[in-house]
Amino acid sequence: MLTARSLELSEPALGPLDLDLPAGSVTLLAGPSGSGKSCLLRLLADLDRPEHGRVELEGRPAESYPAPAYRRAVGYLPATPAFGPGTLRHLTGQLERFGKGSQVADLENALKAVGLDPGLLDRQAAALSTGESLRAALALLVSGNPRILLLDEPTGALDPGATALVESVIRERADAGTAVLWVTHDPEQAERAGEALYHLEGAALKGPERDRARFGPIMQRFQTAVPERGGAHGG
Ligand SMILES: Nc1ncnc2c1ncn2[C@@H]1O[C@H](COP(=O)(O)OP(=O)(O)OP(=O)(O)O)[C@@H](O)[C@H]1O
Repeated sequence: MLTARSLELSEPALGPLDLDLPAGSVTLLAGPSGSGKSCLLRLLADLDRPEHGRVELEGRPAESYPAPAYRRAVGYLPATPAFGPGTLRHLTGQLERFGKGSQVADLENALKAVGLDPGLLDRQAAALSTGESLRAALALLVSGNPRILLLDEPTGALDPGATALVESVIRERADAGTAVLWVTHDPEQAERAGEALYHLEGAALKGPERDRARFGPIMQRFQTAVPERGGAHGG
C-alpha cells in the first residue's frame, strides 16, 4: 500500500494532500488538463521530491528505500514513455541485471496480453510507434510484478481494441493484489475500471469518491468546453 500525507508542491501548486492506494484495488486520478496529475504521479514514484509532506510505501518513507528497491516495488508508466537505444530484449536484460525481476518469458506473455507481437522484442525500442511504446512499456512494467502501478493515461494513444486489452491487464494485476493508480480523462473508462476516484480541483485533491455512478458526473466537469460556432461569421 502506498500513502501520501500532507504532500505539498509549489511549482505547480499542489496540496497539501493525502492519498491512499490500497492493495488489490484500482484508484483513479482525474482533473482538468494541466491540473498536476502527472506531477503528482512523479512525486509518488519518488522521481521528484515534495516540498512538504511524505510518501510512504508500506509504512516506510519512500526516501528510506534504496532507489532500485523502490523502483522494483513501484512501477511508473509515463504518459509518453521513451526508450533508450537497444532492443526491448536488450532493455529487459538490463532490468534483470538491476534485479527488476523482469523475465523475457513473462515479457512475451505480457506483450501478447496487450495485443503486441512478441517479435517486437527484437525491434529497436526507440523506433516503436506511440501506441506500441505505451503498451510495450506497460508490458515491461507488469512483467516485473511491482506491488504498486502508477499509470499516466495508459490507454491515451490506443484504439478501442487495444484499450480493452490494456484495461483487462490492469484489472488482472489489481485482482492479483497490486495497488493501481490510473490517470484517465475518460468518464466511461473510469466507471468501468475503477473502485475509487480522486480528483484535483485547483491545488486540492478531493476524494476518494467510491460511488461509481458519481464518477462520470464529477469528470464531466473537467472536459474542455468546445466554443459554440456561429455568431457574426457563422452560417
Ligand atoms: N517541473 C515543473 N516545474 C514547474 N511547472 C511544471 C513542471 N512540470 C509541469 N509543470 C506545470 O504544472 C502543471 C501541471 O502539469 P501536469 O503535467 O502535472 O498536468 P496534468 O494534470 O497531468 O495535465 P494533462 O491532463 O494535460 O496531462 C502544468 O501547467 C505544467 O506546465
